[in-house]
Amino acid sequence: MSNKLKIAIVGSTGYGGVELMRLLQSHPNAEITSVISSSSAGSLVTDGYPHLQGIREEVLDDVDPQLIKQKADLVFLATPAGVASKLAPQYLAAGLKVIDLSGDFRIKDRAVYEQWYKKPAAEQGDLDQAVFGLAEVYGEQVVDQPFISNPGCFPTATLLGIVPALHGGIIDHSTLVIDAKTGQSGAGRGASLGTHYSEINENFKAYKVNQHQHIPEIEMVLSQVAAEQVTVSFTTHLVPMTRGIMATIYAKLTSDVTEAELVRLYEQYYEGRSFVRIRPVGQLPATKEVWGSNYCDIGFSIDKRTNRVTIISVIDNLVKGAAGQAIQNMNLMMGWDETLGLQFVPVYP
Ligand SMILES: NC(=O)C1=CN([C@@H]2O[C@H](COP(=O)(O)OP(=O)(O)OC[C@H]3O[C@@H](n4cnc5c(N)ncnc54)[C@H](OP(=O)(O)O)[C@@H]3O)[C@@H](O)[C@H]2O)C=CC1
Ligand SMILES: CC(=O)N[C@@H](CCC(=O)OP(=O)(O)O)C(=O)O
Repeated sequence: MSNKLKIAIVGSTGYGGVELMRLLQSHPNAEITSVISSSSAGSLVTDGYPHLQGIREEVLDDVDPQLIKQKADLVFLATPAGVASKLAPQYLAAGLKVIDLSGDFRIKDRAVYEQWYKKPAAEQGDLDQAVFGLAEVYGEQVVDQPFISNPGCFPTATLLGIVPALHGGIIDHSTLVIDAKTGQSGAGRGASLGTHYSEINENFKAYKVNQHQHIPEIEMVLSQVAAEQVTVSFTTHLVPMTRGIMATIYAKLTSDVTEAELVRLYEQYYEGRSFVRIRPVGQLPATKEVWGSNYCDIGFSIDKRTNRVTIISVIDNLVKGAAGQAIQNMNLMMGWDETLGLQFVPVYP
């Protein structure tokens, strides 16, 4: 019998779930033992994803915690907001480790969650147990924990782009403006009026302006780093591409730094962290340069005329923004090297 960590995936018929299946296929210490669907239990994984023929031939299981506990040690929840708040406590009570990819356990203040997500929040006791898994910022806090709340895709790109500058005291946080762009897979597999082909193709649009549910998550972390309340302007745009997020971040500088000094500051902050790559002076990252990988690439330009810095941060929303970061958190939970099973070269071109 294999002594690999046994993994169950709830929401396996969605994009986050199928990306977990792709990435975990080559993990040296973990194996998928249960793929779960609330609506299609009993049917084949390949009914929904024929590209997995010969790779994942199993039948989809039901969400039942006792059934999952018989088959697995750790469960990934890749379900829409409002589902994990109910399922995660049941899985934890059954003795499973849990990593939730949704927003249900990120915001610790129940009233704030309900204001932005327009859904009932998880119980406070469960929220208090869940560790926010942005490993590059919260480091050791993530290690050995049984319950991780995986950061959102936009917050991952945005926070990794801002935190070192804020921590280093070189930007005025009251001037922060974040202009974010995402590919369409961020909306999940279910088609909707706003995301189907003829609405998106040859189009570029802003959405959820000043109302995006990731605003409180970004402000929560930035306020912790700054040790005072931080508020940001944050606008999301839908781009006609499948994967990728670019966060373009603007802020006033508070000191006379050069781009070379910024590069050094960020390299020092992320020292020992494999998945954040700081671009050399004069080079800015593009989404294709991280496509299919767990990297977050960051570059800078300083405008001496306005005394503003422009920071560009890119990720693949389904990898570093979801499944890849979740596996990184699993590695840390288990005391393994965070890069295990995640050393993919980006797909290019
Ligand atoms: N797509 C992305 O880039 C990112 C997504 N996320 C978050 O990850 C989560 C999953 O996203 P994504 O995979 O894109 O979404 P999808 O809509 O593609 O998939 C979600 C899956 O959840 C399952 N589901 C729905 N309702 C329930 C329920 N009541 N109980 C159990 N399972 C349910 C569905 O499968 P079934 O009906 O078979 O059970 C569905 O396939 C979301 O919370 C999302 O916000 C986070 C970062 C990035
Ligand atoms: C294109 C698109 O619609 N993207 C989604 C991504 C958010 C997401 O994945 O949700 P959580 O991280 O909150 O779970 C959005 O902007 O709402």
